[in-house]
Amino acid sequence: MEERLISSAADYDDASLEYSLRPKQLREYIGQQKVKENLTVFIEAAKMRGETLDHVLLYGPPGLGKTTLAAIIANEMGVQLRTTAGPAIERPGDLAAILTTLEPGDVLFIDEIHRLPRAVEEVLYPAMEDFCLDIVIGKGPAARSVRLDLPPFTLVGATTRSGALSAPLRDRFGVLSRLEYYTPEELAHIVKRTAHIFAVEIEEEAAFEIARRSRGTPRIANRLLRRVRDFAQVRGNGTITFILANEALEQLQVDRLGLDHLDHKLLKSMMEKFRGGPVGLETIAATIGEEAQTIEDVYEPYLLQIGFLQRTPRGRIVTPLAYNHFGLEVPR
Ligand SMILES: Nc1ncnc2c1ncn2[C@@H]1O[C@H](COP(=O)(O)OP(=O)(O)OP(=O)(O)O)[C@@H](O)[C@H]1O
Repeated sequence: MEERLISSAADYDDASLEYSLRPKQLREYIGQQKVKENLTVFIEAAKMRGETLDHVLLYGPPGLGKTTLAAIIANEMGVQLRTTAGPAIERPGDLAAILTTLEPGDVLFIDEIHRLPRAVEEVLYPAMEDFCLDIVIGKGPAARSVRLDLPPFTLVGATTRSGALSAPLRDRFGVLSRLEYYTPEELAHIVKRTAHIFAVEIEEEAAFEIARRSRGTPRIANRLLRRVRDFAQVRGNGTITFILANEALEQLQVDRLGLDHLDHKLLKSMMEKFRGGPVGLETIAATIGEEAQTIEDVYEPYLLQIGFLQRTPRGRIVTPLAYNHFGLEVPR
């Protein structure tokens, strides 16, 4: 059975486990140094003034810890976290229902905020700016607008595509933080921390091997660690050794750069069927039977980052680096 190593949404089966793995404080949060330094100052300043923190927009590829960071912000501010997602809020009334139940200072986390319907966004503007809601009651000539005061709150929005956010919404965030892919050293740190929580022994080199194959993403590092731990339990004596980690990762079809089955399928079909491109996103999606948006949000960012793909106005191109990785000759 082919296992998906990355997904655009969190693994809900593992929700409680994920929760226990999540760092609760900024100083426990590994990497993202700039983001952390800035947030530390903004949180400290807001607390000194006795104010709520300004609205924060977190953007970057999936699995880099945006949800974790939102929970840390609430925790550091000493307030409650309320969580929802763009696609879950269909009508202005849905958002009003959430906003009117907030306690003063609460953090409202909206994941995939770029997917909020426009009508909902418009309700959000005055809520973010003046902590109030303009609600229209009644219909036709009898309709009137009522203004409702809200408690001050902090909106933390997360998105994989900041470009898809409307300018008026983006402008209403006081703090914009871009999360970057993690270095292998940082990921090895995360792997060792998670192994410690699982109470499983792991060799330093094994942690690095998992880190190197996690495409810069903590969510993948933790998932690979869980699978490798299974191999260590069944085929070894429980300790995750370098040799065992390597064998398990081969078995899981994660190559030495962390590319999985779908990355291979994507790159190979571009090389074999389209001589490396340029190919349009929709064509690639149709060829490999995957949604264009998943390719764009989940797979492509890492392939662009490691220089295997390039975006051009005429479509995507596979680079010579990718040909080398597969031991193939670059077509003339
Ligand atoms: N900087 C970090 N330090 C330690 N662990 C981390 C860090 N970032 C993420 N993790 C861990 O990685 C896992 C995935 O993170 P998380 O689920 O928060 O990603 P996410 O926020 O859902 O991703 P997204 O960015 O798509 O919202 C969690 O178990 C979390 O504990």
